[in-house]
Amino acid sequence: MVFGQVVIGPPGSGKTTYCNGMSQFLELIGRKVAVINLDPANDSLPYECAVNIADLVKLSDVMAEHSLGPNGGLVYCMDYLEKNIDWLEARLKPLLKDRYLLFDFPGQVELFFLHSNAKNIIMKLIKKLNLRLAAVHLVDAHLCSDPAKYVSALLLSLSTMIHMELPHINVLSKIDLIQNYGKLAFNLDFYTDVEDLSYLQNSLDQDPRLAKFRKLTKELCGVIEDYSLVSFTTLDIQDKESVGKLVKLIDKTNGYIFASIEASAVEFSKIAVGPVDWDYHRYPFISYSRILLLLFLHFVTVLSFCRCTYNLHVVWASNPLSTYIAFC
Ligand SMILES: Nc1nc2c(ncn2[C@@H]2O[C@H](COP(=O)(O)OP(=O)(O)OP(=O)(O)O)[C@@H](O)[C@H]2O)c(=O)[nH]1
Repeated sequence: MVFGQVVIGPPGSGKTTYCNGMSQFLELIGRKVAVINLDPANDSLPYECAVNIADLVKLSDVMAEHSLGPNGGLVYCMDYLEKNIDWLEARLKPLLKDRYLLFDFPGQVELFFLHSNAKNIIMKLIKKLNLRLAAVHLVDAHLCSDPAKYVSALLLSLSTMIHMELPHINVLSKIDLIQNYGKLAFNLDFYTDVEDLSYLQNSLDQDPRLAKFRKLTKELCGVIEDYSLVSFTTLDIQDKESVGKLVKLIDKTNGYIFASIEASAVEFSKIAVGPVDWDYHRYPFISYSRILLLLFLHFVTVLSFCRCTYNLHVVWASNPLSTYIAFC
């Protein structure tokens, strides 16, 4: 069995940087990795790719030859790749012996929730080459700084999950930059766990520009909550702990951790339901004022306990029976 990741997400969400960082990390932990560039708009690649779609079709040629814009050109390229899937299969076959595959896809989001070419390509590869792939959907974390943008990120993630029908992980990328966009309205957990969107609606209601969309936003939030499928993990690609945490999650999602286990279903389920790692990126979002408040409450509790013990001791000496009854 061959394992890997399908890296998708809107333009600029960090897919190419992710493939570069992830391949370096996986190689450091001893896996042989092959990065497959399926983005015909990727001119300069930071990683060494094992297969490059540019050897089959170039976006600039397609745009010039068929008088298409970049979006139409990309749809054409995916269509062309689907029709020439044998070309891709032939190049992937030598890698199947020992490689972990990272597929770098284009950023045009309509390819992953509207058109079927990209999905067909992935499904054909999975079937023919017996691949175990997980979709890693990157969304720029700065979208959390604006409630309306966050709702659209949720909708995009949900539509992509439903359309792609792959084991799926949504990632808030560039989490190291989120503080540059000002203080978030809620703790980071709120945005990653997607638990109660009514708070978000309240926040949206404060904005007079969005007043006329109130009902629409409410309905959209209702759809997201009804499906109850979307949640996020966080990523700073430059931080090895953050990448390591994500690798563990992906290994569970695409089944990599089960590959070397020859055991009963009980052993498999033990690993599958194992503890989720602490998302340490959330830690800095516990504000200092809360820490001070907690310390103060702790101090007051200890003080009251000492006083109570001292008073009990004094009263006990004068009237042990009534003290015992009061204590009980
Ligand atoms: N600070 C920070 N910057 C990041 C991170 N990931 C990506 N970037 C930056 O984000 C920018 C866009 O990254 P790309 O990897 O080109 O994004 P992409 O999704 O491949 O973009 P397209 O190919 O246009 O779809 C680059 O300047 C990266 O250096 C991250 O985790 N932290």
